[in-house]
Amino acid sequence: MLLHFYKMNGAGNDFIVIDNRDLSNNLDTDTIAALCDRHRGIGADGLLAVEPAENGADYKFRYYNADGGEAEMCGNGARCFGRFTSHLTEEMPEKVSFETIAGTLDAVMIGDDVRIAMSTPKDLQLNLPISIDDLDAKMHFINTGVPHVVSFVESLDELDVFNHGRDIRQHSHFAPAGTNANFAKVLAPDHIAIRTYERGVEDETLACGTGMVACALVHHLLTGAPSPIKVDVEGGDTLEIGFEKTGDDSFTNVTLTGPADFVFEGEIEI
Ligand SMILES: N[C@H](CCC[C@H](N)C(=O)O)C(=O)O
Repeated sequence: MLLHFYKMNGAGNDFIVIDNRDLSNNLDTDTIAALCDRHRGIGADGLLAVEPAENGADYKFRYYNADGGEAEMCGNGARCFGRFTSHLTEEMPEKVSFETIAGTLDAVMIGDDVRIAMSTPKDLQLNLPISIDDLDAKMHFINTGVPHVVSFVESLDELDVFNHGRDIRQHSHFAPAGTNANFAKVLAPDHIAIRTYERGVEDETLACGTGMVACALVHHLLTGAPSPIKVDVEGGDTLEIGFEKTGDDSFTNVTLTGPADFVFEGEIEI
């Protein structure tokens, strides 16, 4: 069977996108993992499928990590989805809504960028009671649609993101779901840089949207930095996180704004 797909990326976090509104593509875990394989398949950090909405939004958005497992949400993937909807309708919609496991979200096109309204962050825990070998930094936890650990460090360049990230991702404290692991450095009061080890990719990615949001919100909680906060990612882009406070450690109107680009379109035998 021939599968028609689009290849997109959001700040270097790359995705296979399929229009599954007719629900004709029932891809299993192994098939998704094979499609995401960078040597034997198309190659991507994940796959996103557009499906019919079930609860009144414009579409349903399903996200699968490179290992084929379904995740609750994907920030960069949601921005690519927003851009992709231009292919689904004649004109580029100003705003599009889509259902995810993490909730119903909106995407708004802003010139070359796409802004998504994130789900309400939850399960915040500063200063976790755990540590990992050779990482001299406090760890904090927040769920920004998917689980994230955030550690602020003095230098990102020399950091062993793969090994520290894997140790955190696999730590028993987060079992059985696991977590993504982010390392951040403060560049200025309203500007941080981050690197992310992603659950389900099991490696560092060039950008992680929900991870950027997690790092920006923890940065606010630790320093009082006001919205918006700029975030530099490993792939070289700078994205913007907006938010409003509704209490000591609760947020609303959390947004992620940045690039979302088509790369190519193709067909592959599955
Ligand atoms: N790997 C993540 C999902 C994708 C998140 C990331 N690609 C983003 O842009 O938010 C997880 O399993 O929680």
